[in-house]
Amino acid sequence: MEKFVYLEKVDVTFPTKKGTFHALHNINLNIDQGQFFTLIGHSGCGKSTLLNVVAGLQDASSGMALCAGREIKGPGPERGVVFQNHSLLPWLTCHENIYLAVERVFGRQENKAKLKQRTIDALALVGLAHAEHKRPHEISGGMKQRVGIARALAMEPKVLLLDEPFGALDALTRAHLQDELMKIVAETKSTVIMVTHDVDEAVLLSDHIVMMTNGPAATIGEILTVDLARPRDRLALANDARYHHLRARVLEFLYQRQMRPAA
Ligand SMILES: Nc1ncnc2c1ncn2[C@@H]1O[C@H](COP(=O)(O)OP(=O)(O)OP(=O)(O)O)[C@@H](O)[C@H]1O
Repeated sequence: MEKFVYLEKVDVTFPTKKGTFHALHNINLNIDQGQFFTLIGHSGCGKSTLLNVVAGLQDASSGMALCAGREIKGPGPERGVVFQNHSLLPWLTCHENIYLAVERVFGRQENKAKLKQRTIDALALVGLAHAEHKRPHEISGGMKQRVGIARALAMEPKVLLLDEPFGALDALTRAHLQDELMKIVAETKSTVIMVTHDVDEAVLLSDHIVMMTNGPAATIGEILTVDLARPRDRLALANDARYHHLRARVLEFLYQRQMRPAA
C-alpha cells in the first residue's frame, strides 16, 4: 500500500537565544489512507510541532516527510488544518469563510455555482446549513469549530490535521463534536491526524494513538493500536473492558513511564 503520510528520521530544532533547542528527535511514522491517528503527550512535548511538519508549517531540520508520495514543502490544499482557535475571518459569514477556501482550491477549474454547491455541502456535512449567513461572533464556540472543520473538508484534503480542535469547548459540546467527527470521518473516509491531551478522546476516536515522550528531543515512545469496532458508541464503551484496558495503557504511559517533569 502507498505510504500515505510518511515520516522518516525527522528531527526538528529551533534556534533560540540560549542556543539550539532540540524539539523532536528521530520521528518515524507511517500512516495509511483512511486511518485516524492521534498524538498524545505531556504539554510542550512537541505534538503541535510534529503536526506542523505534516502541515508544512514547520520544516524538518533533518529527515524525510512525505504526503501521498510527495515531499512536504510548505502548506498545501491536500492537507487541511484545523486549529484550537477556529481562525475564521470575523467579517465574513460562515458561507463566505468556506467559499473563500473553496475558491482558492477549485476556482480555476469550476464555475461559481459548483463552488457554491461545495460550500453548501460542506456546511450540511457539519449540520450547519441553517447558519450559513451568520458571522463568527453570532455563533457558539462549538459551531465555529464545526465551520473550521467544514472549511478544511471542503477543500477535499488528502489528510485532515486537527490541533486540539475541541480543546476550548465545554465537556458536553466536546462529546457532541467527537461523535459528529466520527460520523463525518466514516462518511468521507478521511485520513486524520489529531493532537489531543484527552485520553478518552484519543481512545474513542483513534485507530492508532501515538504516545510521545517528554522533550527536549521528544520522540515516539509507543504507538498503541485501538482495535475497537466501529461505529463506536460512547455509552456502550463505558462498559467495555477492552476500552478500559486501552485507556489504562495510555494513562500508564503518561503517568508512570513519562512522569511530567517538575514545572
Ligand atoms: N518557534 C519555536 N522556537 C523555539 N522553541 C519552540 C518553538 N516552537 C515550539 N518550541 C518548543 O518546542 C517544544 C514543543 O512545542 P509544541 O508546541 O510542539 O508542544 P506541544 O506538545 O504541542 O505542547 P502543548 O500540548 O502545550 O500545546 C516546546 O518546548 C516549545 O517551547
